[in-house]
Order: sequence, then structure tokens, then C-alpha cells
Amino acid sequence: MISVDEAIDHILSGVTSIGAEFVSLSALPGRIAASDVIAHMTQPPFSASAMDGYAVQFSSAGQGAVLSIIGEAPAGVPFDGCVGPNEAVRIFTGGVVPEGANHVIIQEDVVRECDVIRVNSEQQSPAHIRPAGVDFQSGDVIVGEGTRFHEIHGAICAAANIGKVSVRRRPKVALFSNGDELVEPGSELTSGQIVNANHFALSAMIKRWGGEPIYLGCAPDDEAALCRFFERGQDADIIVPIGGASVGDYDFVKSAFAAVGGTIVFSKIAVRPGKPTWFGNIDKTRVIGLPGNPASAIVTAALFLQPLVRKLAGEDFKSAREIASLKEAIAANGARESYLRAQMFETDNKLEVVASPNQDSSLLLPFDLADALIRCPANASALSAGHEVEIIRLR
Ligand SMILES: Nc1nc2c(c(=O)[nH]1)N[C@H]1C(S)=C(S)[C@@H](COP(=O)(O)OP(=O)(O)OC[C@H]3O[C@@H](n4cnc5c(N)ncnc54)[C@H](O)[C@@H]3O)O[C@H]1N2
Ligand code: MOO
Repeated sequence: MISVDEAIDHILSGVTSIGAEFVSLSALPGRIAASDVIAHMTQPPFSASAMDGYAVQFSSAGQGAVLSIIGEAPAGVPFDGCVGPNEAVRIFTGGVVPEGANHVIIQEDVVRECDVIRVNSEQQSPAHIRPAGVDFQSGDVIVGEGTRFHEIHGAICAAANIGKVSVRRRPKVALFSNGDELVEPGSELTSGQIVNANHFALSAMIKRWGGEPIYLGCAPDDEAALCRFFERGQDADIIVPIGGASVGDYDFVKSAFAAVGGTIVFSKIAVRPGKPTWFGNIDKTRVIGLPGNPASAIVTAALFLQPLVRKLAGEDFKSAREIASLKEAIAANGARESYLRAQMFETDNKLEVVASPNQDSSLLLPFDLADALIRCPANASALSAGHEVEIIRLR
């Protein structure tokens, strides 16, 4: 059996980002910029009026002044001329400020009589003009490489006249369940059957880490059928069989993997839960076999699949461990490094954790509250409340 750190090193050995693809702006949120995004134009591209009113020379706009209206500049149709002293161009929000003008009088501050306006309110200083490029200039880096796009970035790129953006490709993760006892949610169960549940959690986790889950279905406990599932996954970057990882007479996953030409790198990790987690490859496709027990599958996915998905997706991620203090005591640990499902409490910049009361690897409901794992090194002594421990966030 190898240690957790050795297993992660094996899994990440030789892994590099799988490249980039162009996506449209509506597909940006959640993706990661593969390179700096450079503005194709200056925004705004011209000096624009911020208000509906009259573009004038500020020096002509004293209270009581009468100015002649010489034209109009609605948004999208610039006035083709120059504003001189005692002249005004009717302008609307977003209109191009005409040459010569350095101030917009809002229409509430004038009285209009045919083709003249009278300024009836004191103008404090030149105002209501947005200079060209006040938001950004052509050639500016508007989004840096490695940024995870949020919902506003699509508008920023569009304003910069960019239609498609280069993002890091999402690693494709083909996953399948395995077990004759598994039936789909909503089925009538017969004796001995249970509901196939794990892949719903795993697919959602893979998505959050930047991967693209492809669920292939549930394979029976039959080597030939399992071979077909491995073959169907071979175009993916990673294949994740769930269950059938242990040593039982019906655990055929690893023999099917060998039959399709897979090479095992390791077949057990000194970790609890998740001892039967195994790793290998079929040609360029990496295969992480997770145990079938729900907590084992979820914890080992967080520990071993997460760094692989994130690294293939171009993130510099190995394992984000943090320090928290125990709110309640924990028991001594055995020979395997353990990861206790735990709930975090963040108050006054202090991070505290409480381990879930029942750590059995078949349990799903503790994950409703558990948002972290407490790492207990092999053979660690019992720790009382207040002790510091390493944790990994689950969400
Ligand atoms: N003699 C030994 N027995 C076992 C060992 C061992 O070292 N020696 N290891 C134990 C450990 S640790 C684990 S973990 C389990 C994992 O075994 P498998 O990966 O072969 O998992 P299965 O037998 O397929 O399933 C275990 C358990 O989980 C249920 N399951 C499976 N898939 C799903 C799913 N998709 N959704 C919901 N539940 C699922 C399955 O019905 C079983 O109850 O082996 C121990 N045994
Ligand atoms: O390691 Mo197993 O995952 O204890 O149930």
C-alpha cells in the first residue's frame, strides 16, 4: 500500500494542461482564460454624453446665457460640425460629443424657445461627458490568463468587441457505476438491491472542479460487459469506474481493465475511507478506480480525482490544506491516514471544525452538513478540543 502523498504524486506525474478552445461569450461563466484577453477597441470609443441635454462650450454657459441650437447628436448619429461660443448642439445620452464642446447642460437646466436655449441654472464646472477610453483602451488586458470567468466577463468582452474567447479545455471524465445490486432512482426494489447514487455527487463535483462529466451508466458484475464500458470511455481524459474495486469474487473491474490493455500503477492506498482506490492508464487515458461505498467514493474523489481534474484543466492545484482548530475532541487514529467528514464554523477569523459523529463509509447523509475533511495522520494520538488540525474544504 502506498501513502496518500505518494498516490497523489503518481496521479499527477507528467500531467499538463490539456489545451484550449474558443467559446462564445454566453458559455464563458465558470471557464478559465487560456491567455490574456486583449481589448479590440477603446471603450467608450468616443467622448460620449452622459445625459440628455445640450453640448456647449462651458465658458458660454453662464446663468442667463442664450445659446443658438445648431444641430442634433442622438446616440449613433454624430453631429458633423463644431460647437463655437454661444452655440449648442441638442445631444442625447450616448451621443458623440461634438468638436468644440466641453460640457453638457442637462435639459432640466435650460428653457428652450424655438432654436435657442436660455441657461436658467448655474453650471458649476464642465460635466456630463464620458471621455473616450474611460473604461478601457484598445490593447488593454481586460481579463488576465488563468482568471475564472464570472457572469460579468461576457459583457466586458463584448464591449471590447470580442466575440469568442480562448478558454482552457475541460477534461472529459467518463464515469460508470458497477454492481448487479444497483437500480436506478424511482425503481421498485427487490430484496438485496440498492439505489445507484454515487455518480450524482461525483458528476457535480467534477463539474465544479472544471471537468466535463460523462456518465456512461451502470455496468453489471461481468468482465466482458465491464470491458465495453472501459472501451466506451477511451476518448475521455479520465475514466472513473465506481465500485468493484475490492477483492470480492464479483469485483471484476480491475480484471476487465487489464483485459482491455490497462496498466495498473497502484492498487491500494493507506487511507481511510478508500483503501481500494486504484490508479492506472489505458494509453493516454488515466483511470482512477473509486471504491463503491458512498463516503469512500466521495472522499477519494476529493483527495485524488480533484487534483487530476484541476491540473488537466490548467489549474495549479495539488491539495489545498488549511489549519483549523477542533471544536470537539477526536479519537486516536489507526495505521491508515484518515479523513473525517466534518463541519466547519468560521467566526471572527477563526476556523473551527467538528467531526461528524458516525464516520462509517456507507453513509451519505453526514455529507449534508460536512463541508470539510479533517486529516488525521497515520497512528496520530487522540486530540482534545482546541488542538489544531489540517483540513481540506469539500465545498
Ligand atoms: N475482504 C475485504 N473486503 C473488503 C475490503 C478489503 O480490504 N478486504 N475493503 C473494504 C473497503 S475498505 C471498501 S471501501 C469496500 C469497497 O469495495 P468495492 O469498491 O468493491 O465496492 P462494492 O463492493 O462495489 O460496493 C461497496 C458498497 O457500496 C455500494 N455501492 C456500490 N456502488 C454504488 C453506487 N453507485 N451507489 C450507491 N452505492 C453503491 C454497494 O452496494 C456496497 O454496499 O470493500 C470492502 N471490502
Ligand atoms: O476504506 Mo473503505 O473505503 O473503509 O470503506
